[in-house]
Amino acid sequence: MSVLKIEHATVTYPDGNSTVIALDHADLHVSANELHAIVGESGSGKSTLLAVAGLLTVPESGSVSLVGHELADADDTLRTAMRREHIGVVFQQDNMLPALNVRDQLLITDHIRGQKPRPTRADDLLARVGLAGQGDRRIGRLSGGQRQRVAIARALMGEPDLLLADEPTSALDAANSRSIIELFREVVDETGVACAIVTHDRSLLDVMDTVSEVTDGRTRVRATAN
Ligand SMILES: Nc1ncnc2c1ncn2[C@@H]1O[C@H](COP(=O)(O)OP(=O)(O)OP(=O)(O)O)[C@@H](O)[C@H]1O
Repeated sequence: MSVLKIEHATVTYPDGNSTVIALDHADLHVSANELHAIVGESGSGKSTLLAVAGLLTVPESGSVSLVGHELADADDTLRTAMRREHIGVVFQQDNMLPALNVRDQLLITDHIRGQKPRPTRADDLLARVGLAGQGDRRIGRLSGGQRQRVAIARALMGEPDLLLADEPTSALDAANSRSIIELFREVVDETGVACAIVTHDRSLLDVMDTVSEVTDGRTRVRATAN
């Protein structure tokens, strides 16, 4: 069953006197245990598709369902609640808070959810992403690759059903990019999370289960990467 099912989603933006069609009846299905790449030229609609998946942008037409809940007509409150409960996000820039140490970057998500902080879970996740024993370090001392590992651990704090990532390797060299994508692969295989990653790096597609190509706001699925 699809964790995320976007069907026929259309999103337009006003552009002076005309309208830009960012998504044109786009589809995206992502199942549990699936690592799904979203690729396409600059301006093709990838980020808009991810914003629809993350319940940040509401399509003008089409449907969006997450873990079986149809959300096309959901209000802001329900979308925010669904996002907090079910979705983890890894951004292009890692969005870390410079004043906090590595562990606190994860614990802040507990605060945001109104939960008691879970330092043991945070440390376990840090160990899982290859940062065992580094919870007390200042975030600014970490390399770009290490910071993205923290961002992945942070996105997993809430045990999401859906993990979304927008160009998570764009600031990394080739070796670090591959090891980050391989970490996503391991996380998907171990936790069963459904994961969609926007990437422009086609050399990483061999790690993916499915590739959706976005062209002028339309999507086309390649069943497997190779
Ligand atoms: N807020 C906005 N206002 C107006 N037009 C927008 C807005 N956001 C996106 N667009 C337009 O919608 C289209 C799709 O943009 P989108 O950012 O989704 O593409 P993308 O594939 O993610 O591009 P890139 O790879 O360069 O990040 C583009 O033509 C873009 O200019």
